[in-house]
Amino acid sequence: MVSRARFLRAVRPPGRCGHLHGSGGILRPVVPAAAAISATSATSCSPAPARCIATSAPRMLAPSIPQRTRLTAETYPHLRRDSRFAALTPRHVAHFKELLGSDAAVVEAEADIEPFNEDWMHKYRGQCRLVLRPASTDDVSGILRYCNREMLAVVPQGGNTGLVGGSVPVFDEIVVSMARMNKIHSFDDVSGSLVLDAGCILEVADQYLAERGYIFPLDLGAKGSCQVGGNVATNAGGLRLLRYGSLHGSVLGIEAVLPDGTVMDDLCTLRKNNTGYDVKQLFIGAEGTIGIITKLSIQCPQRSPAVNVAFLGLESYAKAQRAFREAKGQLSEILSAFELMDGRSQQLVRLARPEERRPLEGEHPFYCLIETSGSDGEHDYEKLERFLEHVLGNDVVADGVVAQDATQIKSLWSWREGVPECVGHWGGVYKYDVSIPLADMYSIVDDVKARLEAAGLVGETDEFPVVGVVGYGHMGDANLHLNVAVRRYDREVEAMLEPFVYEWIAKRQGSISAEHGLGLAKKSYIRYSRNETMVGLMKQIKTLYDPNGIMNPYKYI
Ligand SMILES: O=C(O)CC[C@@H](O)C(=O)O
Ligand SMILES: [Zn+2]
Repeated sequence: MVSRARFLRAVRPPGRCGHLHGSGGILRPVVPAAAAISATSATSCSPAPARCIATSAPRMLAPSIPQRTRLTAETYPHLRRDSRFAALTPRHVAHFKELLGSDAAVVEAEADIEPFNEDWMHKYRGQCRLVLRPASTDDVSGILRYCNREMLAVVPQGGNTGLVGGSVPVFDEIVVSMARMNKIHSFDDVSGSLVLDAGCILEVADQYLAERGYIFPLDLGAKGSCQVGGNVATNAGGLRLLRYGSLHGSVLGIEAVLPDGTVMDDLCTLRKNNTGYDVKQLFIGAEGTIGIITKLSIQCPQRSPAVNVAFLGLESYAKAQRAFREAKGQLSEILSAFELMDGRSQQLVRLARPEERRPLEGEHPFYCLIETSGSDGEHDYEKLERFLEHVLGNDVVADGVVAQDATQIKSLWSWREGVPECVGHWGGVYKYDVSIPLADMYSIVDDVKARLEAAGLVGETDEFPVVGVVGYGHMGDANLHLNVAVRRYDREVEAMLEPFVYEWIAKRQGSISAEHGLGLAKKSYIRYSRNETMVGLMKQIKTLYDPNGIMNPYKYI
């Protein structure tokens, strides 16, 4: 896996010792000069060996033995297969083989299909019996035209890294995997517009851009396996939305295949195009319900040559808000990420990755990761230094470190990016992707924790389903990830969480999905964030594009 920071130059102006002395504290280098941190990538957490448990503070956290994921249809028996859809027959399979003309394109063997049927959190498992792997837009068009005619339901799938069960089948839908459509078609190094296939891996695209001095305007922990088409289909937000904005702004054009096989060519590379409805916007965040994105063009910014990362410990959420306010004020145009992690989330990462050295020695209730990126290392560093001295000196921040080189930048980021995976090490996670006005944002974690504890569901041993409740996320975007780590998925726990969490959010005019989409997980809850008129309009759009309803059925619309 390519390092997040491989192309970044850590900024430490010559002559600086690496220690920052503020009146209220001291910022140390991440490690003493000679002792390099082992840089473990975000996607390579290994399960915690049992021996580390006894020595770690929360004794409760022995990892569970993984169990076979239950079929979604069994977990949610109220879901019924839509009888309008045809069941797959040998005639259909023969047709696809002829259409796609290659063995690699038609996957029938049960063992090979398994990974396409299940999500990475082991929460959802479908019963698909055929995976199609098109190599071109024409292939996709042929597949959908036929499926529409034959009433075969379809689930488009990218890297299958989603968090809401949107990219896996529920029953026997055919999976259309975009993995073979992975070419980069063109890049304009004057304008920064990139045209590429939907199946390109995000990190590969970013590496291609890095070699040309540019950056993909989206970054997330799953970058090594997620695909750009899936990112756009789910309107992924990620770690640098604060700097580069949402995909609704940076995607310039889309080529998509509609359910009847029509190719919608809107692969514009212009920044400005005010000619009628901006139809491509409907595909951004549609989660594969109105067509399959096959190509996209995207506006890529210049890569900043100077990047700094600081990791800070704070005593309260109120102080994290103050730090954010100060960061915006003092770092302004060079601030590229402001991430929040609670103490509990960091404990879980530590337990899952006991071999790694932690950034700060002491325990803090909250941590923030701040990244700056700009074009002038000296100037950026001075700004960051002034900011850090200010927040340390004014009792906003209790302790902190600044990365000294690219390896340390990567390592500090891994304490944030590694949370989603590490939290799942005990069996499963209930995930809520919440957007709430900042003042109230973290209280949802306290309220949910209190509720589960009062119900006697949280405990140290196997008889308790819940391991812990954690909160972390993109403070810069008022987007919190509430994660409830469990030893097993459990209806009682789920009933305590839902609709409680959604009601809590609706009361505060928040959004029940800030950046992960709705998929299957939030299918029944869309009305907590959208009124009847909006849901009605969405249904009309769905019917207009997909009158037979073959595209990603049983999901949110
Ligand atoms: O797993 C989650 O809840 C969040 C995943 C991702 O959006 C992140 O910000 O790390
Ligand atoms: Zn996120």
